Amino acid sequence: MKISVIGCGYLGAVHAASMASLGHDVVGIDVDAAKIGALSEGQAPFYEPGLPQLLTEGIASGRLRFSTDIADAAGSRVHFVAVGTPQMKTSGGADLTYVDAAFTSLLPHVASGDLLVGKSTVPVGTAARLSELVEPTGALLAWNPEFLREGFAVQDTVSPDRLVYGVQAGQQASVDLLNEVYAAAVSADTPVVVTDFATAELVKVAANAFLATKISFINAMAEIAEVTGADVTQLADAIGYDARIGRRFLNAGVGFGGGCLPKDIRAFTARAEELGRGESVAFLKEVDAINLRRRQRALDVVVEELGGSVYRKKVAVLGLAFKPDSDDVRDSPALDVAVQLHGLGAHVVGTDPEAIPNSQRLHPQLTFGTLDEALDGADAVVLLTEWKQYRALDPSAIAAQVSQPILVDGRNALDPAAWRAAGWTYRGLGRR
Ligand SMILES: NC(=O)c1ccc[n+]([C@@H]2O[C@H](COP(=O)([O-])OP(=O)(O)OC[C@H]3O[C@@H](n4cnc5c(N)ncnc54)[C@H](O)[C@@H]3O)[C@@H](O)[C@H]2O)c1
Ligand SMILES: O=c1ccn([C@@H]2O[C@H](COP(=O)(O)OP(=O)(O)O[C@H]3O[C@H](CO)[C@@H](O)[C@H](O)[C@H]3O)[C@@H](O)[C@H]2O)c(=O)[nH]1
Repeated sequence: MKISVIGCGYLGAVHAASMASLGHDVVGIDVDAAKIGALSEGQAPFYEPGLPQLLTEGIASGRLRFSTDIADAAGSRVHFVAVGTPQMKTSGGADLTYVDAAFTSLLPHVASGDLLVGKSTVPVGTAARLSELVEPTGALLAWNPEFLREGFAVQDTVSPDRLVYGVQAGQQASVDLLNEVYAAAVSADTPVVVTDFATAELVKVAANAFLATKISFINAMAEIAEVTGADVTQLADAIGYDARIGRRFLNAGVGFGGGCLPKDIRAFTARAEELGRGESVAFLKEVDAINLRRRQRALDVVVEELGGSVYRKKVAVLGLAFKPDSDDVRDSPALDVAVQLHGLGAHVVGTDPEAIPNSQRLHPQLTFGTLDEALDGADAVVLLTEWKQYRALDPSAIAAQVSQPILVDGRNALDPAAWRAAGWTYRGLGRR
């Protein structure tokens, strides 16, 4: 099938390349000429495992191309809209400028019977509003929220754990087209939820709100563990054995960041308030507040271990991305803590396998370097993104490299006993 994907960022580029790998004929369109230039040459404009290979294969097969010209969407049967919906500074609500612009620019190029599919995460009510713009063209509209995780984006797209189709009542043609698009991605067991626009939009923000709540729940337990001497990791293991609770997303530490969870809970709160139902999700403000307190807590532990001041102390920050296997630093707890340490006068040397260029662009005032450059002579080492190479560090081997063997494990990802046995002062967050 001929498909266009409007917006080729973390979501859209992966979606376009994955659709081509499923056998479709795809054009990816973006207003960012540099991004389109890189993608056209088979280069991923961001780090995502598996994406470069899909791009190379797709372009070589002739099934994948990229363009800055929205007119190139003409002739596609299905048009995915995957542009950004960032947080508005003032209200915390989602900025729909890009979604509106994408639909406005696309509509003159669609034909009657085409299917327009919203992929972006939007406030409930957006699809219903847009459907009024789409209707005169004779095209169909569906909302098909995306649940991919960065770092696993390709796998999550070509093999989704569920699909959600928000369609207008009675529009079986939309369902049929989406089934055709995803035919090679699903198995007989893949759940497909066919529903209305509002439910589809809400499913997406509810899923992220639940995940954020789970993380803040365990981080709240970490706060209590800190004042009682309990161990939040053991606590998480013990409650996680209950299949009704489950162990996943119960890792306490510096909390959640990225381009989705933080902005989505704020946008959900703002939208619920607009709908006169602010109280229904008022707890999400607490989820947000707990999350942000953990960044401060990590900072406080470093300051405490360095005798009350980090001024002129060298601090090695291991990890800058919001999570491992990503170069994304949007609302990254790691980068935030690094910036705050710098603000307190520490000589911060940040390192990350992939996220240094993005970090440098946002915070040129910080110093970045290799792992060795960060560790050499450090007064404290702070782990903030649990890349596997940092989890595999040998505490004995690097003890001689640092000035003081102080380790603050902001992700509770290392083995305290092993580090202590090698002579380190180990501090986790809510962990003994
Ligand atoms: N990143 C994820 O893991 C993920 C997962 C699920 C859902 N989402 C949602 O998907 C949407 C996109 O997120 P992202 O992380 O890919 O953002 P992003 O900022 O990486 O990408 C957005 C892209 O849209 C482009 N764009 C903006 N206006 C345009 C227009 N009028 N026409 C064509 N292109 C345009 C931008 O240049 C940019 O490349 C958001 O709503 C996000 O919440 C993201
Ligand atoms: O136990 C945990 C699990 C995660 N995190 C943090 O939570 C954040 C988000 O992690 P994750 O959800 O894996 O990353 P994303 O790629 O942002 O994916 C989320 O956001 C996407 C965009 O909406 C959705 O599609 C995904 O389903 C949803 O998991 C990261 O900072 C993690 O470090 C924790 O602190 N503790």
